[in-house]
Amino acid sequence: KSSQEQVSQWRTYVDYRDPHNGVKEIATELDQTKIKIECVIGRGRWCLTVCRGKLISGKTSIPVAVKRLKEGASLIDHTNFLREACTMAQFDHPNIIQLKGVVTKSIPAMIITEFMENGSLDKFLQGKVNELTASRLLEMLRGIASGMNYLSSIKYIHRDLAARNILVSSDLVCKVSDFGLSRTLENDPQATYTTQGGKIALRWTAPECIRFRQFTSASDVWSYGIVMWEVMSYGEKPYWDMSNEVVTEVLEDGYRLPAPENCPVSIHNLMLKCWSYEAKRRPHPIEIIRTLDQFIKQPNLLLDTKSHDASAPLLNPDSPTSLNEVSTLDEWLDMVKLGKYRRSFHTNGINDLESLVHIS
Ligand SMILES: CCOCCCNC(=O)c1c(N)n(-c2ccccc2Cl)c2nc3ccccc3nc12
Repeated sequence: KSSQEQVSQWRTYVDYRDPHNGVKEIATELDQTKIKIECVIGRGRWCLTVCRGKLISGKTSIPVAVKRLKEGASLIDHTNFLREACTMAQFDHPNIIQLKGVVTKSIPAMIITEFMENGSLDKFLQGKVNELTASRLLEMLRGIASGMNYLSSIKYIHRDLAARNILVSSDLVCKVSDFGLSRTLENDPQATYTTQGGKIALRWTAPECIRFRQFTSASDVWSYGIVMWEVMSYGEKPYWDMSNEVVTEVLEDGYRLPAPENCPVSIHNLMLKCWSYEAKRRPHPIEIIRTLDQFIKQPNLLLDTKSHDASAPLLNPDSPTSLNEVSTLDEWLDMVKLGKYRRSFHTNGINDLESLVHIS
């Protein structure tokens, strides 16, 4: 189909929402002459560009971000574009990126949102290592938790909560972004294909989603725990350079990310709760908000910061933490993450802690 035919087909799809048909308009149709594009700030797929611009309303203008779908985009691209706009138009929360309106009656089609001066959270933090106070980091986490709680309250499952999908405003308010499921799963550079053919960002995804594609608000809470770790480690990559296969394996063995440097134990404990293997044992977003509010109001609760032990790559909260708490060789092997060498210890006659002590 020519792009003209595609657009007319697509606009048929759009016009059903025309206010003259008596149907409530989902998103505000903006006059494209009121949108001044200033510069390109990002690119999606070949037909998608994101620009910084100004939305003129009367004598004033506000800075906006404009996602543009160029001529020649496929019907699928148009549909996904419209789906993202329709999804965002239904949200109204200070920690969810705000849609200002859409342009659908002229080409290029546009999604216009508020402009988030400090960009994506992961990159923002990477540029501020050790420059933000603990209470500032907690305020940011509290905002994200509030946004997540709002999405959970309207039964919206995000499926790709990650610091790269959080945007930061000029006054450091964090807003959940990147709606439009297929855009999230298709174009997220961190997303890879699972063995069943699905596409997910494995390091941020709960085990039940990887195994059974069971996405719920509780699996969003798992991802939120990873976002907590990203924030407290100033944008470090979760599980560093471990391969996806090893990440899956160690998670199944009960291992979890350790506390980032200078991260209070109580904050790391909250992360560990979000990473409960069983979805029903993870905290509800409202509990996360309450816990963070306590730490923000009473910073003395956070004084239990432990020194960061860089040598312990991952920890297993359910396993013993020191030699005097292990009674068998197998427990010791699990504690020091050498479980996979169990066989070679046995073939070399090391079958118990006694024989282990003699070689150390
Ligand atoms: C370092 C300063 O950076 C400021 C960047 C401000 N960006 C925004 O406000 C954006 C913003 N509001 N969006 C956005 C989010 C959801 C829906 C539509 C849009 Cl345009 C963006 N989508 C993007 C997609 C790819 C690359 C960059 C992008 N930047 C923004």
